[in-house]
Amino acid sequence: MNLLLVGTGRMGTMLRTLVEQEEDLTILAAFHRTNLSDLERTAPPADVIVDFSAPDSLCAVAGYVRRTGTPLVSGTTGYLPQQMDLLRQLGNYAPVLHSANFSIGIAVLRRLAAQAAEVLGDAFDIEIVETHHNQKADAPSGTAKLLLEAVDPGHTYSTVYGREGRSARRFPREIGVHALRGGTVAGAHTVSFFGPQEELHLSHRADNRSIFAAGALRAARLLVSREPGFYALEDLLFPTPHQP
Ligand SMILES: NC(=O)C1=CN([C@@H]2O[C@H](COP(=O)(O)OP(=O)(O)OC[C@H]3O[C@@H](n4cnc5c(N)ncnc54)[C@H](OP(=O)(O)O)[C@@H]3O)[C@@H](O)[C@H]2O)C=CC1
Ligand SMILES: O=C(O)C1=N[C@H](C(=O)O)C[C@H](O)C1
Repeated sequence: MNLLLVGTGRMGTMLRTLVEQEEDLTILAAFHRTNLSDLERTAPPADVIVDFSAPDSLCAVAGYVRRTGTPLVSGTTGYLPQQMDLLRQLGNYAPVLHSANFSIGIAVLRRLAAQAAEVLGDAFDIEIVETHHNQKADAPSGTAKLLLEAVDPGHTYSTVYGREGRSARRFPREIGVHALRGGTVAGAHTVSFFGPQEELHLSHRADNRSIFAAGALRAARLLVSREPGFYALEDLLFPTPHQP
């Protein structure tokens, strides 16, 4: 499989390391801030384009996908809602997968958190805490937003980002989302349910960002044979059985 990479930072470097260990994978070209316009204008079609960069590169990536129909695996986080809409629309041109987290553990955590919220949501207070390395650009993490969506799919709670001040008491039907930054943490997420005299904490911790890169390459292999459309990681990892 021939790949294009967008982003040559921590994740781009990790992807390159893993690709070099796979005989059937080749990186045709890699793009970052200074050569991004080449992607939009002249880069040839590839089997898949894998984007771990920054929201500002989306225009060039979208231009490339529209021009060539190349499948897109996107792991970039921090998109605005209108940028997420643009990504979804790209599904009209090619198979497009966006996930804020490519680890299998987080895919399972999302399901567990959703189940717990269904049972406990009315009686327990829900809080989400995420921890990342001190160079991370966006907060809260894309994964924290995925977990928020999992516990509140109907958007019936209000979200509180951090707490500060003299009138910061918790109200019912709030979900607190809190971001910690420090050191080299690859990514840690906890969804907590605080009830009367009991607590439930569902946690995931990534030891190394190689799990995200490996997950993205696994997803790329699954995506390339799909029809154009916008896919979630779960669509590829846990496809629903065909109904006769
Ligand atoms: N979905 C997942 O599982 C994961 C997602 N991520 C996400 O991936 C993204 C990248 O993370 P990481 O590698 O740690 O970040 P880095 O800061 O290490 O690298 C970012 C890369 O994006 C490039 N870039 C930044 N701004 C632009 C721009 N305006 N146009 C084009 N390229 C740009 C940088 O280029 P230059 O070098 O020229 O500055 C750099 O190559 C983040 O959004 C992060 O949240 C991270 C881990 C896992
Ligand atoms: O920037 C990172 O490092 C990570 N970003 C993703 C996110 O925002 O959720 C995924 C992972 O936790 C690492």
